[in-house]
Amino acid sequence: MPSPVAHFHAVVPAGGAGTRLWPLSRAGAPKFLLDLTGTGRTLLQGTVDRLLPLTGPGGVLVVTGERHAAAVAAQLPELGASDVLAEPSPRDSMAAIGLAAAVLLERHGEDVVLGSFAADHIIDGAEAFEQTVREGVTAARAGYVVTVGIAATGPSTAFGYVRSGEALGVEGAPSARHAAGFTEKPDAETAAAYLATGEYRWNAGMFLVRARVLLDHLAAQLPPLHDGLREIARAWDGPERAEVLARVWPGLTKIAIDHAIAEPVAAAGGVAVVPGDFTWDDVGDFASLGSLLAAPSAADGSADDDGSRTLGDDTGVLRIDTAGALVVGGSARTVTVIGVPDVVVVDTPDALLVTTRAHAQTVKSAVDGWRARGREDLV
Ligand SMILES: Nc1nc2c(ncn2[C@@H]2O[C@H](COP(=O)(O)OP(=O)(O)O[C@H]3O[C@H](CO)[C@@H](O)[C@H](O)[C@@H]3O)[C@@H](O)[C@H]2O)c(=O)[nH]1
Repeated sequence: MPSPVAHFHAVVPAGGAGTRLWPLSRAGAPKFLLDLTGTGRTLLQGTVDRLLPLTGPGGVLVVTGERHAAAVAAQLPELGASDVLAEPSPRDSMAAIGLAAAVLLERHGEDVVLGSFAADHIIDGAEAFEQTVREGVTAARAGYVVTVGIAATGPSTAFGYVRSGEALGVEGAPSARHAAGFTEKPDAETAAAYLATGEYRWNAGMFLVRARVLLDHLAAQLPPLHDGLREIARAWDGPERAEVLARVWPGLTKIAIDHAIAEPVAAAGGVAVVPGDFTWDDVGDFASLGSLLAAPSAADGSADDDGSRTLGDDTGVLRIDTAGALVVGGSARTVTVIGVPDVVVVDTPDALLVTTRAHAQTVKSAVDGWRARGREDLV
């Protein structure tokens, strides 16, 4: 068991809907509340399991929508009531993480270093993760906004790209480098050009920074958002929280932390990057989910792995000659797939999805399509 990192608090913004995983993921049951690995732990639980040993008890703060706060608390009985911050409405990741930073500053003072970690990622390699966090916190103490860089395996347009520059030279953080640039979700051509240089890594969506430093950057970049969050944080643990939230929250600027802080601060030389040499996946769609699921064991008689997978209880799923297929059973009926390679079949009690791995990114348009037909009950 690793020893906790002094003054380190983890923040878990849990707000994304995960529309590319519809109909598994719904507005009422977003991706982070689901067990997508078949391990019996949801993505949110896995995230907190990974962080608590590094922060120690009471060191993890989850920021989520009011609608999901009760489910989050129920999944995480190890957290205290004040460790779940409920937002009245989604205002994007800067408001969520900024609120946590401001509340941590009020509660614990100037020494707090926060690490923000998405609620819906899969990470394998606890030791490498711990090493990255320790180095990241050390670099953050020196005043940097620290990102974690993942070795890019393709020109994805779903991620931010961070360019590694000179070594940072901070004692205790030997692998930290200056970020010579940060670009949030470049277009395909730019992403390919970045990849070709060999100097860029994907931004893992993790930020380590002193709470005070983050808020000072926010004050410089977006003063109204900073002031609103500070006002809310001052009232958070007192009797005026509801009144201040109702008055201030709806007017907060809706912006991602990547645009609000990472891009401008990197341009000014204030961002560092530590490599994340652990297995990382943001489980963005069914293609990546299919690739993540473990091969069936030889004991199942499936030693010849054809890349096809079943998620969850496979007693009701029969796959025959379906190389590369992903089948998710979940309703009372059985599912049989024969002779359709690379197909994705997701069966739930009220919605059935049939698509292909190649169309995995397009699944989010199903949510738009059903919504346009007035079927809010399905999304
Ligand atoms: N509480 C709360 N959380 C939110 C909100 N909006 C987003 N989040 C949370 O903030 C994190 C990142 O937000 P996303 O909107 O999912 O970001 P992304 O498109 O995946 O991009 C980010 O992550 C990539 C890695 O997965 C990065 O590569 C990219 O640069 C960026 O940081 C996730 O944990 C998400 O749940 C919100 O309104 N409220």
